[in-house]
Amino acid sequence: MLAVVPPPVTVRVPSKVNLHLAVGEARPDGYHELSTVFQALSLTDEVTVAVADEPGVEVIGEGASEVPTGPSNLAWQAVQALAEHVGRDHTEPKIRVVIRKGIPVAGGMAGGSADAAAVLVGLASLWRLEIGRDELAGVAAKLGSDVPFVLQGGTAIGTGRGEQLIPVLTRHTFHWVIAFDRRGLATPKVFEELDRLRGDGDPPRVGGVEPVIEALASGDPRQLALLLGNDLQSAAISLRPGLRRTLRAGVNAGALAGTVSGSGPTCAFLCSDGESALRVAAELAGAGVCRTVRVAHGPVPGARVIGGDEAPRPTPPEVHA
Ligand SMILES: C[C@](O)(CO)[C@H](O)COP(=O)(O)OP(=O)(O)OC[C@H]1O[C@@H](n2ccc(N)nc2=O)[C@H](O)[C@@H]1O
Ligand SMILES: Nc1ncnc2c1ncn2[C@@H]1O[C@H](COP(=O)(O)OP(=O)(O)OP(=O)(O)O)[C@@H](O)[C@H]1O
Repeated sequence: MLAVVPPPVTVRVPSKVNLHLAVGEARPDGYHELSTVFQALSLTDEVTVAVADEPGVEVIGEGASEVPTGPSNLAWQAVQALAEHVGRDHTEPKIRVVIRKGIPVAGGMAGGSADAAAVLVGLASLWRLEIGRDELAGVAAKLGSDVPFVLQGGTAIGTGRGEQLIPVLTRHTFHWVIAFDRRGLATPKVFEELDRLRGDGDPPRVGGVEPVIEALASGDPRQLALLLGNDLQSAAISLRPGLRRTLRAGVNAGALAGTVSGSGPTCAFLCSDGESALRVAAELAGAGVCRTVRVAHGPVPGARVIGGDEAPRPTPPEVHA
């Protein structure tokens, strides 16, 4: 009897920016207690999972040469984690994962996490699993602190190590300019640097999360701009002092405010509207402070299968510095 080979499944998955990121003390397990507000952005990766003769991971697009294709790829770890969770052998039939990267690698925008979340959604469809989003979120949390959020998308408050989510419903779209740095930063190094800075002194700490939620509800980007804050920013700047210049350049170019995204070094600039974002992007691209500039908007949905008529799309508008 001929086995029916299911068609490949492609998933689009967002990046994230932390509108607010309060970092608590280090826990005995090495993680830090967080209180954060995530927003999913339209800067996306697209991940295809397929049954294939040759198993493994292939990476193309933005920063592809810096991404491992072996067992350390978070997308491959997601294949193994889901197979184990549902008691299935992923080596028969074999699985191939193709990642088209649009999210900067090691940029603080949850790029690897996004690919892992996309694999969970893609394989659940390819394998026709009866598995709910909550169950997938449990598998996601084991893969990394940011994986549950990019699976869910939208806007959400994150607590614990970032994996416990409460959705925040917003009717408004916010417009962003994203500046990619020339090299990435390793997330654990940035948390270590914050611990070091806190041991030596008292780097600035963000306030409470409530005003941020109110600003989101108002839909006023000016109100939100005043409240963007990230405890990891001083650590990222300490490791990459040039980020100070990038943040200044974005505001000089007309952004309402800028923040280092998560552990950096990517900087995200909030703009008053889509047209302003295009103007800021063009000016920032000419300032010579970063590698690439893109525009994005949020919130957008989490990882989701894209249908045949919604074929993989070209990367979003880009302006090279
Ligand atoms: C900086 C953020 O992007 C903010 O959303 C996340 O906290 C990082 O999430 P992530 O990249 O998914 O991080 P994980 O893969 O879970 O952890 C990588 C490393 O970052 C550090 N880490 C991460 C999350 C957290 N709450 N505390 C930490 O100290 C730990 O050294 C950990 O070993
Ligand atoms: N699928 C993947 N895409 C990108 N990087 C990956 C992937 N799998 C493993 N990695 C490794 O993980 C490291 C961190 O990459 P990633 O793009 O996830 O960082 P990040 O966006 O800063 O993460 P976060 O914002 O969640 O802290 C990279 O240096 C790379 O070696």
